[in-house]
Amino acid sequence: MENGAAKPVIVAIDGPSGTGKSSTSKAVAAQLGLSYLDTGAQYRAITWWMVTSGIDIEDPTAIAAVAGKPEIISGTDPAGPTITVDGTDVSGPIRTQEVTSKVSAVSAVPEVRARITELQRSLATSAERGIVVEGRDIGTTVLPDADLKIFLTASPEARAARRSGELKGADVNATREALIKRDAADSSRKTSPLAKADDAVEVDTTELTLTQVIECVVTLVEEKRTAK
Ligand SMILES: Nc1ncnc2c1ncn2[C@@H]1O[C@H](COP(=O)(O)OP(=O)(O)O)[C@@H](O)[C@H]1O
Ligand SMILES: Nc1ccn([C@H]2C[C@H](O)[C@@H](COP(=O)(O)OP(=O)(O)O)O2)c(=O)n1
Repeated sequence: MENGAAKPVIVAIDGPSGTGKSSTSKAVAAQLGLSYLDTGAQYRAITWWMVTSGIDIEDPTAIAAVAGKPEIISGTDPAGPTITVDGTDVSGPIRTQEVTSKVSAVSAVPEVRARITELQRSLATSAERGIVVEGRDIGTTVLPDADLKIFLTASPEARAARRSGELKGADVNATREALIKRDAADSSRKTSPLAKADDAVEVDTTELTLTQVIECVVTLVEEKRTAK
């Protein structure tokens, strides 16, 4: 950059589950000195709160009525992202099967999305050097003016193999079916569904290593920064 500090750069990374959004976003943010936000963790956190508060997940009106109650705070350091609900560290509990199976229903409720979207925009605006934000609707809805939008894809087989590797030997077929079901729910909801923005760069990661995906995204960010 010619004149002093670089302008903040906003990067949106969207895509279905298991395409590499979290791993890629964290690494790109760390390499480029940017903040990092996992918006899926925020939807998981509000889902965890609904479950532990005894809210009926099948009842969107009940969910909407309390969507403003929990205080959700995300720490955006890519070297150690954090998430708390009313002061409790929920980084472990938000990854349980129970939360995973209920998060699509909770995140489809418009009042939940409005609440979480506001938090996301506020974090993006306050990131001094810029931020990598990953999710499902970042390029289309949350940050439509992002400097760079990436849409990651991969075959259901590759995504299931990656996820069952993480879940230590979980059945690949069952994992694949669960992923497909969640993607279908996330893509078909009325309010800001999982979708590729028209101006997003699509990267199919099926045959790429994580290192290759990271290099590809870092190069695209650097090109945008130079052009700014
Ligand atoms: N290109 C890749 N090749 C192989 N494994 C990958 C690749 N990208 C990510 N992974 C692995 O797949 C799993 C899911 O990745 P993650 O970044 O959590 O995906 P997402 O955030 O899209 O759900 C992780 O264990 C990660 O290390
Ligand atoms: N921007 C976002 C991010 C996630 N969600 C919802 C839909 C997803 O199924 C869940 C969980 O997202 P998360 O990124 O943690 O899921 P995976 O790690 O890919 O399994 O949250 C959303 O509706 N909008």
